[in-house]
Amino acid sequence: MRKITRFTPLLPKPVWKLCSFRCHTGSGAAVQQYEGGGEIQNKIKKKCKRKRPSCPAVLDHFDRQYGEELGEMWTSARTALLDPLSWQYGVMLNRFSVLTDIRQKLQSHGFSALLPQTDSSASLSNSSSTEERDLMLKPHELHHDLQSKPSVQSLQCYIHPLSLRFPSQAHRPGRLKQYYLINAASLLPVLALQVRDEDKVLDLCSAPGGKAIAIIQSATPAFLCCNEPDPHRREWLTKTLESFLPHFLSSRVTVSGQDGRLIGQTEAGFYDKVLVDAPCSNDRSWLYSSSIQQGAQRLKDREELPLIQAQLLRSALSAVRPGGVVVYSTCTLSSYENWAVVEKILEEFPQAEPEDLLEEIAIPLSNYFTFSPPPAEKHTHPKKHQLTLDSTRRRRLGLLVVPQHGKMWGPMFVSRIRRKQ
Ligand SMILES: C[S@@+](CC[C@H](N)C(=O)[O-])C[C@H]1O[C@@H](n2cnc3c(N)ncnc32)[C@H](O)[C@@H]1O
Repeated sequence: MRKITRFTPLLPKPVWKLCSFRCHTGSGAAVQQYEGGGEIQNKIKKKCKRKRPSCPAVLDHFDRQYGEELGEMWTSARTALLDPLSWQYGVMLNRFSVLTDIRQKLQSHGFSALLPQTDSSASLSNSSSTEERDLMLKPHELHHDLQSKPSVQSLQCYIHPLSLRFPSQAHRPGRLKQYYLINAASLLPVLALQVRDEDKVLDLCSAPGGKAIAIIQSATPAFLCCNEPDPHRREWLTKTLESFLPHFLSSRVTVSGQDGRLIGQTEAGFYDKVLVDAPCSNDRSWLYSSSIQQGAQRLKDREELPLIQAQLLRSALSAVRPGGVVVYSTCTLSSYENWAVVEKILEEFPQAEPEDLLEEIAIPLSNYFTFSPPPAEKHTHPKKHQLTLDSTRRRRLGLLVVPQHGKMWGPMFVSRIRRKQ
């Protein structure tokens, strides 16, 4: 088993302090009970009226930047992001728990599966008896089940057309949680990663762990390293993993606390797949910065982010083996943190090649997500990062999910880069 590395601060200013995060995954908005049909909507509306107002400085900054980059699409994205009902959560099921009752409740309240369901993923839960419903499956039974179906693609997420929210599940000692609440767009980087059984996987920026949970739902890697340098967030990550993973997987999943920018040197060429879900300007939460001072500080810190993101992506490309894959993702609309970062790194790595996700992800999922066309030509970043590529090539560099009325998921940028053999 791989050694878990302890975190040691290696840089004068820890980069995770540069930005505060309120990730798409898990926490945040008011929790609503799913019983009670129309009453739920009323409760949600009442809660939403009490939500705090947006931060004018951040909104003004976004208006200027995104107005230029996204044009008309920003007008509708802005409306969506400012609508408290746009805080939607998908329900990602935990294949290691008994799911029959949850599936039935979700379906009876109008939730439906986001991803095509395989017979085998349904059978893991449908085979259970009534008595079993509240019990956790025993680890050896699960192990047997997974071993007999090595290629199960069991990542399952239920979504609702309205802003209906399932309650988050409290910790139950001795039992695994049945589901994780997640912005459905957060699943796209994991789908793009195409994790297969027995892959060696690195989740470079892992806390609070939503995508790590999604990875382990998709396949059974030989090894998944979840890396997070911030001690508090790492603790949160560890708890999340404990709540969702059965014991028999504990030898395959480790938590480490390294500065992700250095892993490319210390573990060069070790991994088959690396996810870089980079620290970024989290547009959704930044819009609701708690004070003008906080908003202003975030906008100042924002200028440093493309540099850190490029360092992380560079490190990931060194950590992946020839033929392996790196997925880079953010939850911001900013082209400087998205296309520009990927473009810059590709210039440095002639052995890396971007892969077009249009047919694999954008077209099949276009009923649920709005993907933006690439931004217009030549914007100059305050720190002189320039975007120079034409729009066709830029589309090849990544997909951007833009929240829109009726398709509120995102923002999320996803890019897949393969290291040539
Ligand atoms: C967008 S969040 C990751 C969300 C997570 N992937 C999920 O799905 O739950 C980015 C994370 O990167 C971490 N981070 C910041 N600087 C880092 C660095 N130098 N190396 C690795 N991770 C870093 C932050 O502390 C933060 O937890």
